[in-house]
Amino acid sequence: VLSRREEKRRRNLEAARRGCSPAPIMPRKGILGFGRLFEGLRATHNDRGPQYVIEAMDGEMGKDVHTVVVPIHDYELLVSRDPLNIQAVLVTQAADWDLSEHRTASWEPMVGHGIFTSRGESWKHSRALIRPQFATDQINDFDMYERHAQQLFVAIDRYRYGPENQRWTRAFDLQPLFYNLALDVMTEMLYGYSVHSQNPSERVELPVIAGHEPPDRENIGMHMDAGKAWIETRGAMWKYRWLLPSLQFQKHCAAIHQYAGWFVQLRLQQGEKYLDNLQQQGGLPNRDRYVLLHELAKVTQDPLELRSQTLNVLTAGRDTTAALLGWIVYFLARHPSVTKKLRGEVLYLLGPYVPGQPSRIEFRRVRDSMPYMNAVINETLRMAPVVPLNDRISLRDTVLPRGGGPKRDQPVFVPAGTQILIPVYALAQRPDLWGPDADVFRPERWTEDGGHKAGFEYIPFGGGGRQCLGQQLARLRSAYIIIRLLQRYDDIANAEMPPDAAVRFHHTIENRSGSGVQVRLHVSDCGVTKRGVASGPANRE
Ligand code: HEM
Repeated sequence: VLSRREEKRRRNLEAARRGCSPAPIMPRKGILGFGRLFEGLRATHNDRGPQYVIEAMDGEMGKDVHTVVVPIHDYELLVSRDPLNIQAVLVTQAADWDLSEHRTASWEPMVGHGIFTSRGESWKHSRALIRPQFATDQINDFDMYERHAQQLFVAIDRYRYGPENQRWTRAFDLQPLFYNLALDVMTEMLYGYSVHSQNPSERVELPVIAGHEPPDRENIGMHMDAGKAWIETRGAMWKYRWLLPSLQFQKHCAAIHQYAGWFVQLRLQQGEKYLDNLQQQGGLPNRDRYVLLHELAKVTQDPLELRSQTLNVLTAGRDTTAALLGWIVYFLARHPSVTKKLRGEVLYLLGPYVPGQPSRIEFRRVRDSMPYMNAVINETLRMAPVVPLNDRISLRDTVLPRGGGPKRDQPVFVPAGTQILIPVYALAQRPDLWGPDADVFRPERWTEDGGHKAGFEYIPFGGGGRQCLGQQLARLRSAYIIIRLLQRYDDIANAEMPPDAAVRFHHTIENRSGSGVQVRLHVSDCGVTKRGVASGPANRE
């Protein structure tokens, strides 16, 4: 083991040998150098964590400094908003980097060891197990989305009052309904049984498993939200996370384990009959459904692995999709011309909403024939990335291609064990890469003049070997719901007070709007029958 001085000398020699120059260092701040940590925590608490990175870099170092060392107490954090460096970390030199241990340690008590939390060989095993599951078109189950879209409409209709033909909803927050929808869709996709948080009356009765308490469908969403909030704070505290008492966190984790473990138990007991039984109980309309747990159990029978892998995917896929949906409507409500144009594309391609009729939406049409829909999704993820901050840790001494020396164009030496913060939002807001209107929501930037060809300045789904497995699923799922919304509602009014309040990035792992998605929706002609406003199956009885 080298002394501090020896290690410093070794690093200097190694940097010189590799032709590197040091990156600029941000001035230390606060008592014992903890100032930056507290500033960051405060900014996150005030729903402006991603913006703080830009403010600190621009303000302290200058707009043309994109890679910087941030000293915090006794460690040095590296921050880079340089696409070339991010490409090195995620792709060209990915072997030198992995998830930081504090990230895996923060997550594992809740979701166990799986694709999202593991490193090295263990991650390769998880990826090999989970990836083929996403290769099948079956997971784009549009019938399932339609059922949940109808449940969403039922929930939205609760915000309408007055005469039977009242077209406008009152002002309400749409965001929680998207979180319900995403939880319902994900639990159905993963376990076959939706929790039906949107409309609990839709829940089917669960079979009895001797010696196992039934899962708490009522509160699973709450446990996941609360558990995630703990993880976010523990993650931000980094190696000082032990300072946070965690009895409450353990309770949420136990409830989540019990929930997922129950379905695993059921699948292991019922074997191949799982889907048949599920269909008979009314959980699924037919047995030809894709259920991740069922498919995984054909490959492994290890209950802990099944529980952990499904929880890993649930965590990765639920809130991210919900937040994206929320942000899309958030921006549509503030940009009526975009809404009009997008609705035009939807109606031109797919026609109006016809109550009780199938949606006619096809997977390929959404993917290939809706350029403006794709532009709106891209732009939403640029202006409000659902994962606005990511990180990695260097496994060995390595080099970043740029950022050192007086002109910031020299390679930078990175010693083993260095944590790098990847500020996804800051990368997507650089005016020199995106133009002077980088801070403006303008989907046209993705379509006009051949469209912006984004490189590593645009990484809402990560990049390289650990890129999001659910990217296509998330895009299609979101597009489906937005299509149905725009068919059924012809106007989305911003109901936030004041209407021009600053955007708030509420960052609990995923980034959702801190002020919710306050809107009023206007039911279109097609959503109205002679007898009143048509709604989902539950209201049609
Ligand atoms: C808007 C929606 C989504 C966004 C923005 C998003 C974003 C991301 C990002 C940034 C990563 C990489 C994390 C890293 O580099 O450490 C990731 C990984 C992952 N995502 Fe997503 N995701 C979304 C939806 C989904 C959905 C719907 C699923 C599955 C149903 C999913 C499954 C996964 C999985 C399994 C990984 C881990 C991949 C690995 O480590 O090998 N994601 N996602």
